Amino acid sequence: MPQKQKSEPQSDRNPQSNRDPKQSMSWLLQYLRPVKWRMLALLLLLLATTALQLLNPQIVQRFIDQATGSGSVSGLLSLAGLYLAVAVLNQLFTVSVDFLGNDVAWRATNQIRANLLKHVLRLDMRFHNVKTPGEMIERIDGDVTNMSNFFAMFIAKIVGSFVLLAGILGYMFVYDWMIAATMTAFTCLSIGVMFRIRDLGVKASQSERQANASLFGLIEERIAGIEDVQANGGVPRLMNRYHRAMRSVFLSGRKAWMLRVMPWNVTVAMFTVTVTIVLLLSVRMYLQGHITLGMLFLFFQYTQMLNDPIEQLGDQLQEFQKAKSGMRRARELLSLRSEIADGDGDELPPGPLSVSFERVNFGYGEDQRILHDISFKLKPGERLGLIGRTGSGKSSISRLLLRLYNSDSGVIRVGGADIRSLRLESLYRRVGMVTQDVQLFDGTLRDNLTLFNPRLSDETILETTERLGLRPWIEAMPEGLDARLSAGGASLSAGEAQLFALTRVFLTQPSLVILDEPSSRLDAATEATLQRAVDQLLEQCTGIVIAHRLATLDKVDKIMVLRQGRIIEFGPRAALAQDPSSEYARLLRADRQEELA
Ligand SMILES: Nc1ncnc2c1ncn2[C@@H]1O[C@H](COP(=O)(O)OP(=O)(O)OP(=O)(O)O)[C@@H](O)[C@H]1O
Repeated sequence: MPQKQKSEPQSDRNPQSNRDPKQSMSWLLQYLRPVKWRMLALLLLLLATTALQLLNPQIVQRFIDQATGSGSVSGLLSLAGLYLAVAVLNQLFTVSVDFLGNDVAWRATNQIRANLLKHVLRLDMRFHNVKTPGEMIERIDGDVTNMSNFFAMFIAKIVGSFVLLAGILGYMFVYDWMIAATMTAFTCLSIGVMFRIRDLGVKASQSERQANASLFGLIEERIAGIEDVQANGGVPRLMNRYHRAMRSVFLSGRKAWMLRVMPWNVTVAMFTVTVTIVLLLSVRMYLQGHITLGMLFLFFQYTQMLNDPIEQLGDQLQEFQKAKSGMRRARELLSLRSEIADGDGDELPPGPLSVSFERVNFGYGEDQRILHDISFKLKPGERLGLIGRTGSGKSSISRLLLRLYNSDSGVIRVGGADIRSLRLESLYRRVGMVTQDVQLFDGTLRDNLTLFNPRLSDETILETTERLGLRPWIEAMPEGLDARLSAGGASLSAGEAQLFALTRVFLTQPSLVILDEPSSRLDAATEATLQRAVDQLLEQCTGIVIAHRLATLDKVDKIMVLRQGRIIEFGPRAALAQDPSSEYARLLRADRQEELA
């Protein structure tokens, strides 16, 4: 009975973990811990600026009282000097707070970005098949950027705001309990309102982030496929889809913004009422002679200053909402588990590796089976030619062999070991693949050939390219191996790209190599060069060559013919070629007729 290995849908994996506040806290703390001393310094600096903020109105109060009373000019000048010194110091502290805040934010969020990228790179192909690169960029960078302000300032500003509020209210209580009570009532009410409706915007912010991610996905997809889009006159239709995606960003963004600013609007209304009451009470006290003009100014100034920390709390709540939605999405991504679980086996025999498929079944989705009951064996060093019509499942076999997907049932062995028991790194170190699409990375020719492996010397690279006939091409470039290539592959012709990919695999000295349509894009001369290189490579290792053109398979030992995901023929090439009733012989005849025609 075949056993099912597919796990549950990705989005349902671990759904509870994101909602547990304790886990959220510990998740957050792991990123804050490395920057804790910097955060402490940030907090101390903020407390210092808060103290200076409280001090300045008192200097002005004394200045007014001395100016309206019998103060000396020298006394007034020293108060003005003190005011200036405090203002300059305050500015210096503010700049330092900004610097340190950004420093903390980058350090903490870069670690999250790195963790997300590492995690996403390990997720299986079923996940990547349904995600566009643009969406992934938005999730790895955009969502995390939303958290950066939170990391930079949240704790420090919240504490700073409360200290400033306590300072103002404490001072006021010493002078007049009625004014102090009015201010306290306003403060408590404002904070209460904000806390009650603080979560209002989280869901909407999350939808806004999702709409943004989809928009970026769409843009990336269009740019990546620009040739096809232009050649097929698809620009107007694509613009239409783009406008629809933009509309969704606009609508969700507007809703999220309105919900986020609502707490702030409520406090502004309450603040206006409070300022009016405090002014009325202070003016009455001044007229009755209980306080000086300077004190009236001080009360008014402190009331004005109440708004800053409350506004600050509101801003930080907004940042918190944005950060919370970013955090939820980041944790959601991190909680996804790859279907491809790493094994712990390292042991593979030296030299070329044997391959065996034992009753393997596979489908990309739950409902459609692509490969049916595939069983075959290759001895170490044997070469297999895999043929079959388009869509018969040839590439799917190679994807299973590389563990880009898990089979639904059956066992695949490489070098005698079940590939599920092997560490992925050990598997990839020994198995190489040349696909139809060659991916180039932004870097030098050397980086691209060695895949950024500094241990491969230039001599090894040049010796390998010599064998492949690529050396004249490299030498024709003014910078040789230092020539820069651009990502995507635009800087190489299709044929060059395939020779290039073969060199790349050559350099890894694989023990098993899969060549997926190696000569599909080459002219006759280049194909001959490539064929020689392929023969050389296959001398050192076991090989599976997927080909539409039978001429490519002249040197293979065995042939497998696939039809609709089933093996309809498997055996030694020479024997099958000589057996007129075999499918391979029939295909050879058809091939020859085509050539003659
Ligand atoms: N990522 C995927 N998701 C869903 N279905 C897929 C995916 N890749 C391939 N298929 C389907 O699996 C079947 C086999 O595809 P596969 O690429 O293995 O065929 P192939 O024989 O290599 O074809 P070709 O000769 O055109 O490269 C096809 O019907 C294809 O539509």
